[in-house]
Amino acid sequence: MKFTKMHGLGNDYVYVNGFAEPLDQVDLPELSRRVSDRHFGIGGDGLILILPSEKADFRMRVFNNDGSEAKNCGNGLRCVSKYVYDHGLTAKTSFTVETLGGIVQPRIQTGPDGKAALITIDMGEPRLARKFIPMLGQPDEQVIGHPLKIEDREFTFTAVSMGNPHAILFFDELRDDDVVYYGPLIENNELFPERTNVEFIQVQNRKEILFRVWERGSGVTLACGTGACAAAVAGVLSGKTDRNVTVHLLGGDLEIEWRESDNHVYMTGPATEVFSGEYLGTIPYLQQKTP
Ligand SMILES: N[C@@H](CCC[C@H](N)C(=O)O)C(=O)O
Repeated sequence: MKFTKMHGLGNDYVYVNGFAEPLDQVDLPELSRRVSDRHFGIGGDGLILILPSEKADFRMRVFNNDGSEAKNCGNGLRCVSKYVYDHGLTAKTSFTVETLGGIVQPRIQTGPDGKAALITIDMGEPRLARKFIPMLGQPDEQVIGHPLKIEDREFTFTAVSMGNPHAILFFDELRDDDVVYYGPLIENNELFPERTNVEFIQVQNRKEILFRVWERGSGVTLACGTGACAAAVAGVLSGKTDRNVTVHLLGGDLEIEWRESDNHVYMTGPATEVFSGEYLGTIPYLQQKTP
């Protein structure tokens, strides 16, 4: 199986071109676990498939490194956009991509070499009601500054869906130990029936925030695009930041705008192709049903 290793600000995935590789009978959750392994596989935060779509120009499927399938991935969308443009799957600099969380619209700015350099994704509208996160409780209620007690600590969080769930917590000062300890406890808290991504945010000023993440199904990653969008939305909802913010992630910066005129969130940042190769490990196939 041919693959391409790409990252968006260090959030790295193994990308497989489903236009060329037959994936119908493949056990994709198991394949993701195998290829993501940083010692026995290729290494990555998960597996992303670039596929044909009946509803859009392309379709993206995202698997975390624990094998769970996610409904969206912001860094993945920028990498998929770069892949389809640089590899000649499209000549358009603006197109549509279907995800399980909805259809989004990337726009590519090319560099001096003619390749995709900076990509802006129209991520659509954030979804704020509990039923969209999903989160237990009154289905139509928004969750802004909600108390959450975990063991000895009292937190408050804001819940935002960017197609996938995010719980955003604001701190005076970020501590990596908190991300590693409280991240998995909040990810698996009973409030979130489908688990959640967890963002740890420090506001620097109204236009800049520091960002750490514990990703559902992948743990600590260097960046999370949907998480950066969700954090920007949470910053506005809680009155802490403006609608345009620079998000400083461990792997670099993203520019996020939550536009008032259309209520859409726009994410701008780079995408990087690192190497291509052929996976020689065993491909896990689905069990054939016996008649
Ligand atoms: N890294 C991604 C998000 C990947 C999926 C997430 N872990 C989930 O399960 O929802 C991003 O850049 O948005």
